[in-house]
Amino acid sequence: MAPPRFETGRAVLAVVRLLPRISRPRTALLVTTVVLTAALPLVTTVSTGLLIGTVPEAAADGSGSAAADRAYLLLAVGAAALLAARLVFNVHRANAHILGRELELFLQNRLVGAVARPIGTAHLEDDDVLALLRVARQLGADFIRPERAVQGLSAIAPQFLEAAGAAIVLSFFNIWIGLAWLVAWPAVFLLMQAEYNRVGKTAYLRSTEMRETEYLRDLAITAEPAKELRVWGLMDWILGRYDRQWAERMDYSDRHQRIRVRAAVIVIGTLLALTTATTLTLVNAGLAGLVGFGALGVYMVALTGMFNFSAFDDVAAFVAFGSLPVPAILALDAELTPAARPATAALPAGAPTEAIRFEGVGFAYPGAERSVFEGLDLTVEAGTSLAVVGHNGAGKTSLVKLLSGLYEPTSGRITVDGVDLAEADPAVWRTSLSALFQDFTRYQLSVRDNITLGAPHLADDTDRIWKACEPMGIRELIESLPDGLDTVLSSEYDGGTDLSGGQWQRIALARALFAVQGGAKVLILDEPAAALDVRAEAELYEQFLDITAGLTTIVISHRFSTVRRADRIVVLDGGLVVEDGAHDDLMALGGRYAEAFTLQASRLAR
Ligand SMILES: Nc1ncnc2c1ncn2[C@@H]1O[C@H](COP(=O)(O)OP(=O)(O)OP(=O)(O)O)[C@@H](O)[C@H]1O
Repeated sequence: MAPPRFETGRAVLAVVRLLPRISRPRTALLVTTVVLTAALPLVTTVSTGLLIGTVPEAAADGSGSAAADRAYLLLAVGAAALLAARLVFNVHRANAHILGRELELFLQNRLVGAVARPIGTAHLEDDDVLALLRVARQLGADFIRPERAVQGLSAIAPQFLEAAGAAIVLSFFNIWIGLAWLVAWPAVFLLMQAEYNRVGKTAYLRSTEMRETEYLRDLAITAEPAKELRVWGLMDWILGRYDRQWAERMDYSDRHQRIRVRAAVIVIGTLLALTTATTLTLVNAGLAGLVGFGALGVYMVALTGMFNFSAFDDVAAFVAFGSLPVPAILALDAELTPAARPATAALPAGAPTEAIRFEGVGFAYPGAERSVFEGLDLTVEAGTSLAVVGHNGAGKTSLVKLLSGLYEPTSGRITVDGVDLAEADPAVWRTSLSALFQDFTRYQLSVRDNITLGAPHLADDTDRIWKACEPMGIRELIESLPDGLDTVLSSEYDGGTDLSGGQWQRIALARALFAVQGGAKVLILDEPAAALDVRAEAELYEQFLDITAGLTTIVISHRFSTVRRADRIVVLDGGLVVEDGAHDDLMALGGRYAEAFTLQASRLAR
């Protein structure tokens, strides 16, 4: 994707335009303090200049003279403006700080809200979305802080106004010199912002590679991979590769992550030329008697004040860096809209009470050339247990992803009690579902959270938590933990602990059961207990079938001792159901199921 034109300007403008949306009063206060912060030093500058011009006359006329009174008045005005500037500056800085922090919170919420908005997860595989996410994800990292962009802008804006004021003062001396300064500063600022933008982007575009390097370091100092690294003697390999990658990245940074000489020459050259021209013209005019002593003082102070503005320091750099992710976040917010279809059909209460039907369902993953399903027909009777089997890649997980609404069929439809899921409210359907996938999440949260995330509205109901734990055989385990249900499941926390693979699975299964207590009517288990031994898995599934009697359950498993207990079993192959029936029927059929079952059973027997 080519970068949009005037990318830097757009990013900074996006920050500025967001401010009134965050808080109108704070933005109004910021604008006021910007003007005051700029104007008050100017008042001091002008009164000081005039004071210098008045002093010889006041000294000659003596105290009590009109010139002396004027000198005292100018002194008082200058001092008052100086004091006021100090006070205003503090208010200005504190306000900018709060506004910046609120902007960052606003952007974080927008980002998370935008990514969570689409019904499924297909957008997380979309190249354009991923490109924006790569930029947006930098939000808050290191120097990519919009908060600092606001602080930078609030520091730069009064300086710029001050410089503009000084340029206007100089234009009374020479209109062209005044105009030249008025144009030069914004031009220099924009040029430098474009440079900082490029440097910042170079840094974050390389951040993926930097993450790789850091990942290598983390491998060496993290507990999880410690076993393999030691057993295979990989420490030296890791360190060697880390050193090499680090040197490459630093070499790249040295070459690309700095201001280009051309830009520096243009900026320094312009400012040097302009300063020299202004000074020489002023000196010549002074020597020729064209400008009075006092006016000369004012112009010289104005010229000095011009350099209170700087377009090339850390503050200016942070404006560019901090603004970088803002357009990407706003673009994600605009692009990631929920599927633009309102729910046109309502699922009956307690659905499914009749059946879930896949009717001629076709499906391909976004961007994938091959379809997973082409015309899949399958009926799951409500209140029964179904097991789905098939070789690796047959489409078992894809089937449950479609049923969970994580993806939508590319053709055909899925109905629940006759209602097309594409027409129903996805949020309502999701409350009827409890699904546990093979790559379930191990939340580094308390045991209580890990279980109640299945139905967060029941999080305080400890009795129900135990009810979900007991069939999974984990009550004793949890009670033996340092803080019981409140123990954090991560050894990275004080008093926290990690669990074995099988224990984690039991916790995840308890979460699925807890969702059933929260009202889920369909329970989907995708290889729910692969980390358990065969007997434990079969026993667990048996328990599940008892507890979930009357609900619709769909289980995917490669273990036939588990599968055989389901009311009905379907064998998937090539995106189609190739065998369908109860265990005894399929064994009698003598097809693939019977063959695979017999093979597994004979192995187990051996
Ligand atoms: N996110 C994805 N993007 C593209 N293709 C995918 C994606 N997920 C799965 N596939 C492909 O879809 C096909 C079906 O995968 P699926 O995960 O449904 O198989 P499965 O039967 O559950 O396999 P397993 O028994 O190994 O878990 C496979 O060819 C797989 O490579």
